Amino acid sequence: MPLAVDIHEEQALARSLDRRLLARLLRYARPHWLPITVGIVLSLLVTVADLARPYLFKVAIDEHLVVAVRAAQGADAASAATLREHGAALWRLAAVLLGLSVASQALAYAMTFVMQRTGQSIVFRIRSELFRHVESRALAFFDRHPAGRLVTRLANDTETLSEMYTSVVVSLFRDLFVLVGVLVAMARLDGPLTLASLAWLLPVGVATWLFRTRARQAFRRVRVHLARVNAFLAENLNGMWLVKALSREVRQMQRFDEENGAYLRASMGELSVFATFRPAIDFLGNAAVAAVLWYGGVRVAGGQVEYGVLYAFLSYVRQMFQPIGDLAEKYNVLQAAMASSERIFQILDDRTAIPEPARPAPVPARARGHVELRGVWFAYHGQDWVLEDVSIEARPGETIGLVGATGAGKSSIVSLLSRLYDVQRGAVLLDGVDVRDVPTDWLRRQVGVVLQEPVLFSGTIAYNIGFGLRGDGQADGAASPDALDMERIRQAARQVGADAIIEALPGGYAHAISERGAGLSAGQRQLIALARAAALDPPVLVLDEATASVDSETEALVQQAIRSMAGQRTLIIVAHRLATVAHADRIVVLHRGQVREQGTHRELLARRGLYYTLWRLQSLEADDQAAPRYASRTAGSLATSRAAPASTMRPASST
Ligand SMILES: Nc1ncnc2c1ncn2[C@@H]1O[C@H](COP(=O)(O)OP(=O)(O)OP(=O)(O)O)[C@@H](O)[C@H]1O
Repeated sequence: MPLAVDIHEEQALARSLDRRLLARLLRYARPHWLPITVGIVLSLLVTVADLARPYLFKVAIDEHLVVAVRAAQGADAASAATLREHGAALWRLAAVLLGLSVASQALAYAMTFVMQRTGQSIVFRIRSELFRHVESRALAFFDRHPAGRLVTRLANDTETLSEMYTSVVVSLFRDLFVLVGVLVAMARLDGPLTLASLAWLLPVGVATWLFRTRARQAFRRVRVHLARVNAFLAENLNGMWLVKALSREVRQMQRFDEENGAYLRASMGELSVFATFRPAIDFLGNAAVAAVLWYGGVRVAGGQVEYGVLYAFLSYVRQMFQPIGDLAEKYNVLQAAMASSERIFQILDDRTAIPEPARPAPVPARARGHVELRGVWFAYHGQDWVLEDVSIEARPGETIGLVGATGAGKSSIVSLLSRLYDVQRGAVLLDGVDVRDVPTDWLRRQVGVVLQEPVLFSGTIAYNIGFGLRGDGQADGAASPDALDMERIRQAARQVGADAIIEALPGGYAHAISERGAGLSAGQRQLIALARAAALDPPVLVLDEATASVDSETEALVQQAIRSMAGQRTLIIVAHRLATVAHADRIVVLHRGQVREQGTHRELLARRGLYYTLWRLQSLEADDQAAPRYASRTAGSLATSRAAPASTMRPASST
């Protein structure tokens, strides 16, 4: 993961509350309008119950307690009757208060449940949409978004959103109702005391504004430094081999300490912003209570308001400051959610896809396997041509070898054959039909690909071999292909000579392999990948450096497996090592995105061109070393070949 890119991304994205984003997030809530309405009504009821309590206290004090106290001072029969009457009324009020409290708790539970459930459902939908979107993108999308970043989007960022929906949105309405309700209740009780209470909202506003500005900066700093730490970790863990090989452990440790220290300082900065806000608001809240107590006391003494009103005001001021004090935490969650949603939407807005044909050409169940690249020009970016006017043909049943130095464009051709990318000029044809005119899933079933680093999933060997077969779609994605598939799996393994090796593993075909096939040798992984291709039995099979990372003994097995598959299907073999493709019906020599030579092994040797030079170099290496590999010397050899006579440089179409 490139350090600079991630930090740049964080800097660009760690921005504050954005109305546009918020509106888009709320759009996801639209289908859930019913439970949300229920939640809002419940929160309104909870607020009414909460606001009723101080008012009931006011009634108890002013209409019963004060009168009862006065009655208690008298000694006549009327006083005793009044005392009894008010005593009974106080009992009733106490019962109502208790009932209200129970109702308020029950309603609050129902409200939290409904809103949390809705929040989780919304995030569930976003996560599903994200995965479906990612899965249906073209390969170019994955060039731009590395796997690690996508995992973070799917796991962490959606989790942050979930927190926003469940903790912020849930309490948002309640807080709003409380503030409005308190205001209305206070205004109805006493105007001057209401103004005395509201005056404190001015310093609260200033404190909140200051907090917002400082919190935004602190938040941005934390995100940037966290991104640096993450990027540093990812780079170093991926490149641990190099760190150790060059004994850079101490230096890297120091660099990590620097990054980690900067992150700690940024976090402490953020902490201090948050740690000062709550006490500041609490202080202002207490000051407001004190002011109301003093001013209310003056008004009570002057006979302008009753005791109960003052008591109710003290409660309302406390209730008013409660949501304001919680603001900091909510703001933090909201900030994180904005950053996360921006990144999620960035992924959702990247719509790079391989378009399906509007009117697909009719296709047979199985192609004949006639593959052709006709005048193909291809670039991953703009005009940086990776392939220039490349023409290659493979007739059904032929074996074609593709050779050339690193970066010559061999793997790019492999990607074009199964239409993982689209060409800019020219065409890739299967059985004479442009691959852009046939359904993509049909095309991909016709063209099997085995890569140098085979892709294996966690599961059993049988599951991995039968991955493309019917049975693999079983609900749990687990390793239990049905009997029919199992027979095909065994047959495929026998065909590529992997049967004995698989049976030797504990559990045989049921042997569980961990992620990416860790625990298996490179050769074993390669044989499983070959067996998977054999099980699917595609009319075109492409092997991209399938024997490059296996030992000589396994290579012999793999070569045998490849030979067993030749003839019955079109085989395209990409290889660095020329001996691997010497038996091919035709060998295509690529150089810098162009076809330089084409012909059989004998024809190409007789030409004394680029292929001949490479062959000689590899033969020399084979003589020199036990394990002949020419890759390390390829660049040099091709530099030499660039000075070769013009006759060897003719494009493919003319050979
Ligand atoms: N996903 C990609 N995005 C951008 N450029 C790419 C991408 N993949 C390959 N390239 C570039 O395209 C050129 C051809 O690469 P390609 O992988 O096709 O060569 P190759 O002959 O298969 O090399 P190797 O033998 O090393 O696998 C190279 O210059 C490479 O940097």
